Amino acid sequence: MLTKREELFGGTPDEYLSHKEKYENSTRKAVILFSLLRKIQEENNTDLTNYRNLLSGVLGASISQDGSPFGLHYIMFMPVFMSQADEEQQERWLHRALNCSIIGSYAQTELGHGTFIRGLETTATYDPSTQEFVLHSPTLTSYKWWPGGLGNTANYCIVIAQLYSKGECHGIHSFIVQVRDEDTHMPLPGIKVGEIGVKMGLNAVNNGFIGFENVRIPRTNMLMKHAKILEDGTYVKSKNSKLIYGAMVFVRVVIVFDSVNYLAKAITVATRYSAVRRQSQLKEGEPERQILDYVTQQDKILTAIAGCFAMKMNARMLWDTFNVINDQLHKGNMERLGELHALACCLKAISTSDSSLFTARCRVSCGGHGYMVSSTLPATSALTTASCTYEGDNTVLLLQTARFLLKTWRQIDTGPLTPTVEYLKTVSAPGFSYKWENSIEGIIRGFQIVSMKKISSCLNLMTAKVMSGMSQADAWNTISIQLVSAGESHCRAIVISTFHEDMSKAMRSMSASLAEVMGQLVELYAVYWTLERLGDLLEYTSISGADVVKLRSWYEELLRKIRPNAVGLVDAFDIIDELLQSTLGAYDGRVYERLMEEALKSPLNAEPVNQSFHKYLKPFMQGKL
Ligand SMILES: CCCCC/C=C\C/C=C\C/C=C\CC/C=C/C(=O)SCCNC(=O)CCNC(=O)[C@H](O)C(C)(C)COP(=O)(O)OP(=O)(O)OC[C@H]1O[C@@H](n2cnc3c(N)ncnc32)[C@H](O)[C@@H]1OP(=O)(O)O
Ligand SMILES: Cc1cc2nc3c(=O)[nH]c(=O)nc-3n(C[C@H](O)[C@H](O)[C@H](O)COP(=O)(O)OP(=O)(O)OC[C@H]3O[C@@H](n4cnc5c(N)ncnc54)[C@H](O)[C@@H]3O)c2cc1C
Repeated sequence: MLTKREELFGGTPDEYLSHKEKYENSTRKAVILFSLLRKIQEENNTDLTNYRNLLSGVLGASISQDGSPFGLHYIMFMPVFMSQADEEQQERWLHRALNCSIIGSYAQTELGHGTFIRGLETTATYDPSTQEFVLHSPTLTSYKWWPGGLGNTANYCIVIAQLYSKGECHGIHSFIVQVRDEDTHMPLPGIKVGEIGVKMGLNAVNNGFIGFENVRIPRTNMLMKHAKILEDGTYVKSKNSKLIYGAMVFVRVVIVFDSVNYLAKAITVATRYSAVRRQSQLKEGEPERQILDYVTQQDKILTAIAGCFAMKMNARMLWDTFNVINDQLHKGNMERLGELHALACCLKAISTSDSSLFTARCRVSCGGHGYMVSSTLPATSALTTASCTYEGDNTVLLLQTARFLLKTWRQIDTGPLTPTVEYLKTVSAPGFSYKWENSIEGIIRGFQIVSMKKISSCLNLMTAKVMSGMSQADAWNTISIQLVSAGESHCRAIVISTFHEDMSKAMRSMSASLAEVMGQLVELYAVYWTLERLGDLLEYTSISGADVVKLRSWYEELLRKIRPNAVGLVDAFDIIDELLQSTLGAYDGRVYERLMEEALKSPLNAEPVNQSFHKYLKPFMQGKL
């Protein structure tokens, strides 16, 4: 009798399973895992705070690097329900979703549209004679494409469609739609549903497509917490049309936490391997050195560790900010919705792009063995690059942040600013003077000035172009590279200052030795990004060549200081081997034995001579083909 652990982590490695077997195996594992999680869920209420903890358990424990077919049920189907269904609808559906007696997905993206959601083509036309909506996919490009779990797993999904009533289009709204029979799992009439095929990664998420041929759903299947359709077809507007986007904000907040989890796995593997791997001699006749002793290796890995700690603290700040503003939204105060959206956009973009960048660095820092699937680094790299796209393409999200920043800058003199942008007032105040200094505070100030000056410059450029006769839209597009850069600079200023402030608070309750190491990580992160963004700092601050020379020495000194604690820092993530799933990163450091153990699991090693020798090779080598 297999133990739960053996059931979850034993068997043929996923990499040797077919696409279909991989899905079936991940569904088998998901059922075991989510039965356990369901017990946790039954003990907790379903408010967002508990829910996020449950969700991070789901994500953290999504035992396959390829994700899980239940992921979207937790990541979007339920959060959207909690934020957009009215009380009657929550009463009717939410407990069934929470105990997984129904499995849902979230169908927004279509073959033809992912970013521009106002351009979605799926229609939901209200028929007052039957008090139903008619869901329809008018074109191939209107087919929903990507929804996780929709291929073969989900029997319900939330569909985002253009709402028509009394001949008028009211824009996109959310609808809950049953897609498969709850007993037979057969697709319901008028529904064409399937799986989209093999992807770069996340191949257990079971992303699917769905098309509707005049499918009728009751009026009460429109999620009506915000906007409504009355029985006679009268449309009742939402207090704020952007509240329908609320779930995307929540998921972007979750993704920031998630990007930290993925990066933590990658740097745990790369750091431990770099301590085990010995290669080359520093001095003739000496034993080969641990590759972690090479400063170039420290440059790749220690900065990633610092980045992981930095983003973890920023994820917490974002979550706290989300909760504060979400409470205000529930009370009808929309004042900070735009700020929350802008903050979630830039932090999701920067956390995922940093995670993708540093994970790719971890992969190459492990040489050939880092290219083995059994190292888990290729799959983690595929995961992090996906996160730069899902829940909003990073470029598009940084443009959203830039849009908010320009709007803020236009109003800079009309009153107080909201917390995440009040630095703009400080560094632009008359009489404010600043001389670059090589200190954390000096670096933070420098990034804030860069951000402010980029935003100001973008607005001046836009104004000049419009004054010269260019349309607002063309002017926006023409300078969009600079707008993205302004969004990134704003975010980097927030990340460094949050890391410094929150870590400084945390250090007060640490031992002196631990506080010293944490302080070194904050400095490493700040100095690293200063050196990475020298161009901006040279353009907008008084940093000098002499300052840069000292910064480089400071950086190298920090790498030297942090090196002895590198393994201890990643051990602190405490990722068990079963979740790490890495021949290079296992806690016992038996890298070579594990690489060989995994290799021998290859089906190609089951017999000494593969059948292709007799069928193809031998006749070929004998000139018979
Ligand atoms: C268990 C194992 C799990 C396995 C998986 C493993 C790990 C996964 C972990 C997490 C995964 C998470 C998700 C995976 C699944 C993925 C799901 C999806 O991808 S769902 C689809 C997501 N799609 C998007 O994000 C689309 C992006 N596009 C948009 O958001 C909008 O179209 C865009 C770009 C904002 C433009 O919209 P538009 O209406 O044209 O906006 P404007 O630019 O015109 O601005 C209008 C005003 O609206 C405000 N706005 C826009 N968006 C929002 C928002 N979200 N919230 C609040 N306000 C918003 C904007 O600020 C403008 O306001 P002003 O006019 O400036 O005041
Ligand atoms: C692994 C994965 C899981 C997913 N799961 C789901 C899911 O469960 N449900 C769901 O609904 N969707 C899901 N998606 C879809 C995802 O939300 C979209 O892929 C994403 O929103 C980007 O849209 P797109 O793919 O159409 O890219 P596009 O928007 O076509 O972007 C392509 C390029 O065009 C650029 N671009 C687009 N618009 C602009 C603009 N206005 N200004 C400047 N540049 C622009 C982008 O920057 C990008 O470089 C998933 C995607 C992935 C990869």
